[in-house]
Amino acid sequence: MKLEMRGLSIDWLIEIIHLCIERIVIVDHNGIIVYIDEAYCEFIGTTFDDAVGRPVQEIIENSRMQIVAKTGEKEIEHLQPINGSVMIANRYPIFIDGKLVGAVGTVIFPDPDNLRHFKNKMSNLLEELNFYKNKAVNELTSKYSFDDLIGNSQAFIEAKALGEKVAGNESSVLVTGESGTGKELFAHAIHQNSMRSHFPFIAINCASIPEVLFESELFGYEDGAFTGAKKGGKEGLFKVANKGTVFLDEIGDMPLSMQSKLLRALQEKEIQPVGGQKTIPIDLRIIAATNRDLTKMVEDGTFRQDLYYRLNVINIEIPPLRDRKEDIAAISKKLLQKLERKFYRKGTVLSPKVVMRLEGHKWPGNVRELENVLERAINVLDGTVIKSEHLPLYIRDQEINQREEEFSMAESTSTLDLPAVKPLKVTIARAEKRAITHALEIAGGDKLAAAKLLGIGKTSFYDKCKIYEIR
Ligand SMILES: Nc1ncnc2c1ncn2[C@@H]1O[C@H](COP(=O)(O)OP(=O)(O)OP(=O)(O)O)[C@@H](O)[C@H]1O
Repeated sequence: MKLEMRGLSIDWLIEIIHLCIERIVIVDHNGIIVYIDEAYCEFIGTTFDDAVGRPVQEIIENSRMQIVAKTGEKEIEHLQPINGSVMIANRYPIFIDGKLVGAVGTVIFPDPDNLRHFKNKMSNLLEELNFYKNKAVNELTSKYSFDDLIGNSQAFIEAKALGEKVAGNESSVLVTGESGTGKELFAHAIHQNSMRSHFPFIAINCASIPEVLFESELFGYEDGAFTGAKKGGKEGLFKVANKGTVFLDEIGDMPLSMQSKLLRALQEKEIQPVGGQKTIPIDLRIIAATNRDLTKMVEDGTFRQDLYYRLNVINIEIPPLRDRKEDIAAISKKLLQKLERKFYRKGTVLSPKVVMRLEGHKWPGNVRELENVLERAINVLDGTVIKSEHLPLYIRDQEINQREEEFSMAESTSTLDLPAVKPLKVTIARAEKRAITHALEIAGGDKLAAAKLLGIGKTSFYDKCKIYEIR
């Protein structure tokens, strides 16, 4: 027996529809509107009389009611943008006596204040979600491949070929070279060319983690491991990187106490979070990098020999930029492309004289220094051609500096030709500038190490670099 709503007038049905929070539209088998409630009409800026009898897609933005009325397939919780708001739509086919006769659709249509509030909340959450999504992707994946490593000099080609050759195996790699030569770039490319490329790549700068935090950062900690520890504990970076690659940058700065713990973790292939009893198995490939002389550190007893051997299975030595001047033009071109994207420019080129000057510089800070020089140039540039005047003084003045160096060499070897007396301030400033440049060269561009060599503090060192335009 068919169920009927005996005695229920159409007014009752319409009132019931009005009481529902959802707004309703009904179409026939051809997608022609046969009913739409008043609040829905108000929201889309139409009237009942205008809407009824017309194809639904002409009246309601992004409607799919005409499709459901034809396919008989229901669509649940679809997001439907209407009037700049995203509505949640449900669409059901209507079957009478087994025959598809049309469809009924509902959209959730809270009052405008609620809607606005809901929309703001959603967009804030979406923004936050995207931010963390991007951050996680950026932090956990390698960003560069071997194609991003520019250089045609023989020494660079050899380093790159070795990197490509060993990328596919599981051995540890030690990348050595002065600061700014591209060690991290190599580590990214090796990971990207390896079987582990679908797993995380985690870069850890050993120089920037305070000694007391090393173990908890790398291995994690259990709930209540120490005062101030996060409730519920924290996963260490080694666990996060599981099955992937860990890049230990500035490994020469890892404290001795931590070196033993690292060695144990690598040998046993497991870690023990701080304050925990159980061990966690880990499967990692280690790529380490340093600008320090690890063999000397081993001799001095500041770096563990056994750890050195474990890390230095394959050594890739990246030559300093001054030893591969033929790479400067090509690297500059690549860096300019990167900078053009950052500064919304196009077609920037170097004048031939600038190329000559860049090739004549010693680059104590290597490619990073070159990048800074080009960024400065692009910032002060009006047209598209980078000329000498766009270079920092210390590069422009290299000929003067060279002459000065020759002069002071002559000064120290000849006692006969006495140099002209200059104001003491000028002489002291020149000597200071020369001492800083020299220290930077000795320290391979590492400013902290250079400051240490000179016996001055970091801040004072940076101040002086600014004064003398040393990058
Ligand atoms: N061969 C290259 N081609 C293109 N860009 C390069 C090249 N080498 C280095 N760079 C760029 O120079 C900058 C410094 O590189 P990177 O950080 O890899 O050097 P690093 O040797 O790891 O430095 P540090 O020892 O100070 O950590 C980066 O912006 C990198 O993209």
